[in-house]
Amino acid sequence: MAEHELKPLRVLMIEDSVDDELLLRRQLKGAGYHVSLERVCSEEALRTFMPPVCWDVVISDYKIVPQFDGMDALHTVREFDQTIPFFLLSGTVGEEIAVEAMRSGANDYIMKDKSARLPQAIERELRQAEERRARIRSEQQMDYFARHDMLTGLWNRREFDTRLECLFQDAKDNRHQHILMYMDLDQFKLLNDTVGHTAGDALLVQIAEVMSGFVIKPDDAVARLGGDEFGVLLANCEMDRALIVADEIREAVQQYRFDWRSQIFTIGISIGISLITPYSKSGGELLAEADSACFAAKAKGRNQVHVYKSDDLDTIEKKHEMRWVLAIPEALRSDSFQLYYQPIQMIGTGARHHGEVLLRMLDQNNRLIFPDAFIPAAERYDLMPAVDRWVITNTLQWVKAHLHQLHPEQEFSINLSGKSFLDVKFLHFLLDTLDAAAIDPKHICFELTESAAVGELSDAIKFISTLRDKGYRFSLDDFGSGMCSLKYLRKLPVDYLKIDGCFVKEIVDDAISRSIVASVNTIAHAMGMQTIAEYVENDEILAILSDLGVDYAQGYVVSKPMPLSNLISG
Ligand SMILES: Nc1nc2c(ncn2[C@@H]2O[C@H](COP(=O)(O)OP(=O)(O)OP(=O)(O)O)[C@@H](O)[C@H]2O)c(=O)[nH]1
Repeated sequence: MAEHELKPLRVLMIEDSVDDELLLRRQLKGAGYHVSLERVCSEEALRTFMPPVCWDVVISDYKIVPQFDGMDALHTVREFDQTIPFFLLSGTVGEEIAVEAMRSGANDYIMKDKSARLPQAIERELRQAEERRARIRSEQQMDYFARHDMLTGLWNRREFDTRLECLFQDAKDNRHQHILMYMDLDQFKLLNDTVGHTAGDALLVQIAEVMSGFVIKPDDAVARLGGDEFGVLLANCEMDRALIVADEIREAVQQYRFDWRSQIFTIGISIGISLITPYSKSGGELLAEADSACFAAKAKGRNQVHVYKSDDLDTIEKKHEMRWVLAIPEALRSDSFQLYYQPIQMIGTGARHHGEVLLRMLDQNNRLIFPDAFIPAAERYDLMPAVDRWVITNTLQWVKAHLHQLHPEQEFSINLSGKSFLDVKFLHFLLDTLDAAAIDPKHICFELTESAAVGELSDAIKFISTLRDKGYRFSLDDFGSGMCSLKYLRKLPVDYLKIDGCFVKEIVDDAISRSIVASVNTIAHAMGMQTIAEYVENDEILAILSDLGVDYAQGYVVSKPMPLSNLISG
């Protein structure tokens, strides 16, 4: 066989006999191998030849020197490498040792007088070793994926929870004290929305690097907990040091200059800290504390560090919110929401064929809960689209079932949250549900808040136009609360303008409120919209609205909200 046709084979031989080495070299060459071989005959030498040197196979004699035999060699090799094929090649040992060697991790045992079968065994074991290595590589890769965040390379939420659990347990068992930090970038959405998701991703990666610089001890950890949220664990750390580290992280993030296509951006970070002590209740509770503290840091104006305190008012509010986060999906599942209806009166004629659909929740004791209790939490935790879907589905079902009992011009206003109408999937859902209900569009109006519509003007216009083309009407809610929106108003193709109740309420005593209502009314009419005044609480307000020429009134003087079903029974 020509030299270049030989297969390379790196052999580490553990053998005291030079003759046996020559024999092996000859035999392997005869079997088609180009052999690079190193022979050692002591544990010390063996250790120096194990990694970082790479071998394909280890072939060991059994009786090497009195104080070092084949079994010792096997154990030493396995200390370094679990997968390399190890052969015991000996003329002296019996079956018992052979079995023990195989049990201890040898791949084969070959008698010297039967060494002709060695090349075949090497071939087989090389193949199997490669398979073992590939399996280990893929297991390691899976393990990496399971424990790391793919974008930043930091630990992921799952690994963070595991490590937090270990520190929690350690605090309990050994009365140690550790630190948990929960961090959330400030106004990250703004960067995402203005420069794009790819820029947002790049910033997250770079901020992750900045944070990694602060986590240096082996038991410390930094993780990306999701979105723009990060967690840090500092083992055996006092609060004084934690405050210093947290402020250094905050400062480093704030000082960081993010360069995206030659534009420079800066970002802040809000940090909540909680102390892991022997008295902590659970990892989950600690995380909720740190999250609450982070929320409190945001509430204090962002780019702040806040330490969790159990009597922290902001935190308690947040906890309160967290209750709703569980209660809302449960209410959706168990149909514990109820539809209410508040009539809107045409001021000129007194007709009441228009009204707003409102939402109430029934708690476990059948007490009625008003939306201002749960809507802020639903908005913050992305539950509004689900709530909106429930309202739409149930309102349309009810209207379809009772339309024959209603006034021919009856109109229902359904509220839509900003999160919903900006979601393309939601528009598809809405169109499908409206098609399926097949209700004459003149009966349905959708209410959007001024701030949501102006905040995402072009998406809002697209959404409104799609539905208006089909005949559905639109109402702009809370108009006036933003006041910056007058210049956008002409771009929004809506049918009704609801004048913010805070001006309407004051209309009797406050001349400025009265002139704001008058101006909004005039502008709306000039744009071909009709006006609805909210919070019309008494006849005096109603009379002034009538003088000003406002078209509709909604409020206690007209009617309090009532169950939707009262519309046909009452
Ligand atoms: N680029 C990028 N954005 C993400 C990723 N995951 C979540 N987001 C976005 O991150 C933003 C998180 O925003 P929030 O934390 O809710 O709000 P914020 O703008 O940071 O405002 P505050 O937290 O109140 O200061 C949202 O716009 C998400 O869509 C991601 O993997 N990459």
